[in-house]
This record gives sequence, C-alpha cells and structure tokens, in this order.
Amino acid sequence: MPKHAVEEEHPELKHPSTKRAKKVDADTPMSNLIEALDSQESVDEVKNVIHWFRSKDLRIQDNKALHNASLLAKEKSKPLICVYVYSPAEFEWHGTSPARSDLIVETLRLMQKELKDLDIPFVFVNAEARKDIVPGIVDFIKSNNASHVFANFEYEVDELRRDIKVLEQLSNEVQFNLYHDQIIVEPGTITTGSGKPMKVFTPYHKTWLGIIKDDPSLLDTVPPPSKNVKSVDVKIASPDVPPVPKSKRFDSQDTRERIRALWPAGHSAGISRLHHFIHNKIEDYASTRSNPAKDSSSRLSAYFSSGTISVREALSALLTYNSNSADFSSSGASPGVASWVREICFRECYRQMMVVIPHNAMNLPQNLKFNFVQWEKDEEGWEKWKKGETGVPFIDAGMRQLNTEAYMHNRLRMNVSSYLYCNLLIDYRRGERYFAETLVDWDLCNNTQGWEPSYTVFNPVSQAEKNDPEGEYIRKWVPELRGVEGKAVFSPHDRLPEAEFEKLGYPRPHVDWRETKERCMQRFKTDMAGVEP
Ligand SMILES: Cc1cc2nc3c(=O)[nH]c(=O)nc-3n(C[C@H](O)[C@H](O)[C@H](O)COP(=O)(O)OP(=O)(O)OC[C@H]3O[C@@H](n4cnc5c(N)ncnc54)[C@H](O)[C@@H]3O)c2cc1C
Repeated sequence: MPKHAVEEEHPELKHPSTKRAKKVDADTPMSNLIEALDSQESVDEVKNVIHWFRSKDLRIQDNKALHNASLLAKEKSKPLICVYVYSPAEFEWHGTSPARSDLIVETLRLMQKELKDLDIPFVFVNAEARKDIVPGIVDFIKSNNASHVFANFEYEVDELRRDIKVLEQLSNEVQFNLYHDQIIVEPGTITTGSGKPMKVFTPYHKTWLGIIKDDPSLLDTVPPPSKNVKSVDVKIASPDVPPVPKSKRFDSQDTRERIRALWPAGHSAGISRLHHFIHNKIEDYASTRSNPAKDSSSRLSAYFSSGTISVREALSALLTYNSNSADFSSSGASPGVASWVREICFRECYRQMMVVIPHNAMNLPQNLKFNFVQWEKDEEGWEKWKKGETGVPFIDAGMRQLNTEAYMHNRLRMNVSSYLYCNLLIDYRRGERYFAETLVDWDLCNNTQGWEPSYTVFNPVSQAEKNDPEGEYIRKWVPELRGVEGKAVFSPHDRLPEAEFEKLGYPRPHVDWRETKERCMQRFKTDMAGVEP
C-alpha cells in the first residue's frame, strides 16, 4: 500500500517530508527555546508566582521548578499559584490511553489535596482545542498578575514550540523559568570527542555513570513547596479537577477497578513501589529481568512517565542502598543495581536523542530511510495482532497482557513490535500509536525509540524458549494453551498433531515466520536502496 494511502486512512500518523525533518534537525526547537529563554529580560519586581504543571511532573515532592517557584514566593512574601492546562484535544492528539488519562486525573486530585494543606491553590485552565493552550495559559498568567512563571522542560517538538510561543506572548512582561527535572543529566550535554551530542548508547552510558559518580549531588532531591504566606483570589481558572475526557473513559467499572489496583495513583504509591523493589527485588533483576513470567522489573514506568516520582528520588534511594556510593557501574554496584540503573540511563539517553533528533517526535523514524518502506495493508493481521490472536503464542501472550493490564513486559514489547513491522510488514507507526492508546506508562521518547524500525527480526518461538523456558507466561495469558505440555506450547500448530491442535480452539499462525522474514528483508533492501531522505 503506498504510504500516502496509509496516511489518508490514519491521519494521526501524518508526518512531514524527510527533507523538512532534516531542516528541523538542523535548527532544533530545543536550541530555539534556549535562545528565547536566554534573551528574556529579567523581571525584578516580584508579584504573584505561578508554577505550571505538565503531565510529566505530577508531584509536589522533589519538583525542581515548583521548588524554585516556592523559594521565590517565600522570599518575597508573595503567593504561589499552581496551574495545569487541561486539554481534552491534547489527550486525543497523543492517543493517550484510558489508563494513563485516569492516572493523570487521579494524581491531579491527590496533588490538589496536598497543595491545599499548604494553602497553595491548584487550578485548571480549560483548553478545549490544542490551539487554545497557548492563549489560555498566557491569559491566565496575565489575568493573575504574575511576574514569574516556573515549569519543567518537556522535550518533544510540539511542547518545545508551545513554550516558545508562550515566551513570545509574554513579551518580557513576565519571566518564564524552565528546569530540567525529568532527568539527572541535561539532555544534549553528553558529547563525543568532537563536541557533538553522543547518539550511541554504550559510550553515553559510560560517560553518564562517570558524571554521576563524580558529582553525586546531581541526585540530591529538593523539598516540597512551603506553605503560602499570603492568600490569593485566583481568576479565570477552575478549582475543580477536570474529568477524564469522555473518549478516554474506561469501558466498564470492572476495568477501572482492575487498572487502578495495578497502578494506584499518587506519589506515596510510587514511592512504596520503589522501596519494595529496591529492598525485595533488585538483586535478582539482572538475572531475571528478561523472563516475563518472573515479573521481576520495578513496574515504575507509569510513575516515571507521569513524573509522579522523580528519577532523582529513585537514584538517591538507590545511593543509600548502595552503601552511599554513586558508583552504579558494574564494578561499583551489584549486578542487579547496575543493570537497573542502566535502564534508567536508557531513558535519559532517549531524551538526549529526542532533543538532538527532534524529527523523531514527528511520526518519522530516526533512520529516515525507513520512511521509504512500502508497508502492507493487512487488516486481518492487524486485528489479530491487536487482539492477541496471531497464532504465535509469545506474541499473543504479550498483546493480551497489554490489553488486560495496560502494561507489557519489555521483552514482549521488543517481540510484538518486531512481529508487527517485520513479519506482518504493517507500518510500525500504527503499532506505536496502539501502544500509546493502551499503555499506562506511555512516554513519547521511550515509545518512539522502542519502536524505531531495524533489520533485527525477532524469532518469537526461540525468544519464548529462551526467556519463558517453562512456558509459564504463555500459559498465564493464553488460556487455550494451559493444558499443552512441554515445548509444544511455544509453537502448538507445528508441534502438535493436527487433530490435537484443532481441539485447542487456538488460531493457526496468520503468517509463516520464515517466509515473512525473507519478505521483510527483501522489502527493506529494495525500498531503501539508493533513497536519499
Ligand atoms: C516497542 C517498545 C515500546 C516501549 N514503550 C515505552 C513507553 O511508552 N513508556 C515507557 O516508559 N517505556 C517504554 N518502553 C521501554 C520499556 O519496555 C519499559 O520502560 C519497561 O518495560 C517498563 O517496565 P518497568 O517499569 O518494570 O521497567 P524496569 O525494568 O524496572 O526499568 C526501570 C525504568 O527504566 C526505564 N526503562 C526500562 N527499560 C527501558 C527501555 N528499554 N527504554 C527506555 N527506558 C527504559 C523505565 O522508565 C522503567 O520504568 C518501550 C520499549 C519497547 C521495546
């Protein structure tokens, strides 16, 4: 199917041309924003102070911008006001899942209570359409007589451009201060010998570990805001926590309860999960993290992606656990600790990549050549993939976990993505979007880079044999296969006599793995040969 047709049917997958992408990369929104911030005139007279929460820093503890906003308000005896811009269209635009939407709204509710105890008003500006976001927040800032606005950086293109527009419209009357709060090491600052931002993980990881070891103060956390010294009458915003947008509500009360039990909202829920992980699970992490049946990872991604807990809080707790040493390399920490911190570093590296290769946030692959692949229109395969009915047990188990828990084990994310765009040859962007629409932990940086197409075609049968050797994970999620014994569970269609297979009520494989691997290799090779993005 020609690419333009994919976009016609799926407008949410629209993207600029690769030529345009290269222009964006050459003059990044991040550098434009930094330039605009640096050229602000400082505003000396402090009036009201505002902290603007975004969907990635939803906590009052260890929140850098909020902390600095509070310091200024306290020093000048001025009130601090907190605001969140609620835009149902923004949830739609990003394809935010019901699970993540609900987690965000519940977290806002809990934060409002915490802030109320500190006499800090937390209000909501409504921006029905995305185009209303900038005028809405600017109007709010001006109407509330604010002189200083604080917020934390978001690293995706649209969000960086939004902040540039806000700055322009504040036109030097209000000082806008942005902080790097999502990460330990500022994105873009880890460079190669020639001074270019590092884009390869292994050397990035090595440098990143060294920076933290040399300066453990990077892990220091900051306290929550102080109590407001002055009350304030907040204008043009609502004190009512917004509802989850209609299109994002759970399909039933049962689903809501199940998801909320798995992902309880709020900072203290995240912190107790962190401590439980460090004190009970981290030592086995390195040896068991790839086995989905062991479920031995932290399950903290939903908390990190919404900023309900900070990475500094996680690593400072780990520093204490690691005998007060900030050496998280394999020679300074146990295999479990070193291996978990490596994943945190992946998260940081992906933020650096997003800042330096911004086109990646625009529905385009990092390697732009993949944009020239002609994908298949296999609607039957697509439906089977989504439902977990491809006839490949490891893939189906992963997709069923996703549909039930709004979460999928990392090993499965790697396998189901490869299966979709390599074996089914379906545009990887559709899978990426389905993840956004389903995951509780959706994070644009991690998701787009997790979905970055490559030539590696995972074999879901050998992957299952290696990582789920007893077939426990498959049997848990694919009940049709619970009674299948031994290695047949990994590939029942090929390993059971036909009559026995038929009795299972489990689908036949939608495609032949080997043939489709060949097709994929051929397609990638032909479609990318000689292209110049
Ligand atoms: C196709 C694909 C899509 C993905 N989409 C997302 C997404 O939308 N949101 C998301 O947070 N992660 C995503 N990941 C990364 C990873 O699968 C999840 O972060 C992890 O499974 C979450 O489980 P955990 O919290 O128990 O992780 P742990 O293993 O306990 O790791 C700790 C933290 O490190 C970070 N992390 C772990 N693995 C990775 C990784 N491979 N890349 C970047 N950061 C990582 C996460 O913040 C995670 O919470 C994706 C991976 C792939 C292959």
